[in-house]
Amino acid sequence: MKPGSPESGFFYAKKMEIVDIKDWGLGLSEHLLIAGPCSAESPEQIEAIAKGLKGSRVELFRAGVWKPRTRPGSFEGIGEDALGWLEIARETLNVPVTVEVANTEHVEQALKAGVEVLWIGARTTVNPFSVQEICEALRGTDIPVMVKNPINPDLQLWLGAFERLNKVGIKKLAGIHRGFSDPYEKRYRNKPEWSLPIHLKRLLPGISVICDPSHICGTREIIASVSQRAINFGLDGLMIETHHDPDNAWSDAKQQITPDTLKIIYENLNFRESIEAHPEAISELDKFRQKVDLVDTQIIELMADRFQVIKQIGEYKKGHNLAVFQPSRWQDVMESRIQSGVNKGMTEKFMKSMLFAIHEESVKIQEAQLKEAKTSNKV
Ligand SMILES: C=C(O[C@@H]1C=C(C(=O)O)C=C[C@H]1O)C(=O)O
Repeated sequence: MKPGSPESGFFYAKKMEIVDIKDWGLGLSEHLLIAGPCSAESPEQIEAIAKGLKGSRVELFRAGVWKPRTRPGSFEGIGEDALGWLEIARETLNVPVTVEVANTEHVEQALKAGVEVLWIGARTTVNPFSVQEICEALRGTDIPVMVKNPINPDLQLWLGAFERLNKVGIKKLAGIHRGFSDPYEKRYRNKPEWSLPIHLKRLLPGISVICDPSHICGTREIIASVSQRAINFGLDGLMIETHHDPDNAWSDAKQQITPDTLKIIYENLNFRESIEAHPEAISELDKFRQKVDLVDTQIIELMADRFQVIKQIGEYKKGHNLAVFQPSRWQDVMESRIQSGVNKGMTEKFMKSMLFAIHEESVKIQEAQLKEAKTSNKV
């Protein structure tokens, strides 16, 4: 099976026509900045935030109207009435607006109110029934839809939502990386997994992925650094929750920032130059890249050699009925290799994850050998 073929599943996505954010007809540009409150609370609140955002780079105003809360009893959004208040933001800032939709009723009301862009939340992306319901309500329209990653780091599920939307004719699509739920994670509210948006962009050429640092961070202090990381990883914009009085916000108070803070964060972001605009850099980098290619080839050859020896050990274990996993040997391998790697300037974290991946593969190979022995014994 060829990697990247339909049979390999994980790395495969059907070709789909995707309209670039710049061509959504809404005046949105590269490095899209989306800002606005977690929830629309009152017309006065929308006005205060929109006025505060004047002079910022905001191109799309966000506001939650229906809020999916973890437990009942918290503020669940104003609902349809708040859709009318968004006109204040449109007029004040001369920008389109976006809201989250989670079912047919939301879609119908948002479309009726002239909302320009919709987004599907992480708790909805996770459920194909809900995504399909939204798709049916959108059939026949060409409204842009942004899809947040599902709460668990499941690329297939995220991809599935885009495929469903595309099937009903929605081509103006973008992703939003808002991090993933992890009960052991202490630093972030939702841990970022930068490799996922990168995979998504590779699978769906032309898709833009926006980062939502507010939901990744959960606390305003680290929004600036996560925003910069998103830019460093090549994400296409930021969606940052903004409130004129964050501490008294009705939802997500800790993670919202004032419009003034947003301006400061945005001004201090370092947007790197796109390499396509620098042909001389490509040829300069090519010199190093040839070396990288060579080293990678050597790594692969050495890795293949290691797995050959692993197979010989596997044969021995098969002949002597020995367990595949050998904890004390593995402990020694880990400790000595981590130490060697650290001595050479690599991080312990990197060494550990690389060694775990290698060990997992070794164990898999030997397990297959032992399984083979068992089945052939039966015959
Ligand atoms: C290769 C072996 O089998 C397993 C794989 C190991 C490895 O990849 O280095 C180490 C110990 C075992 O858990 C072995 O027993 O030496």
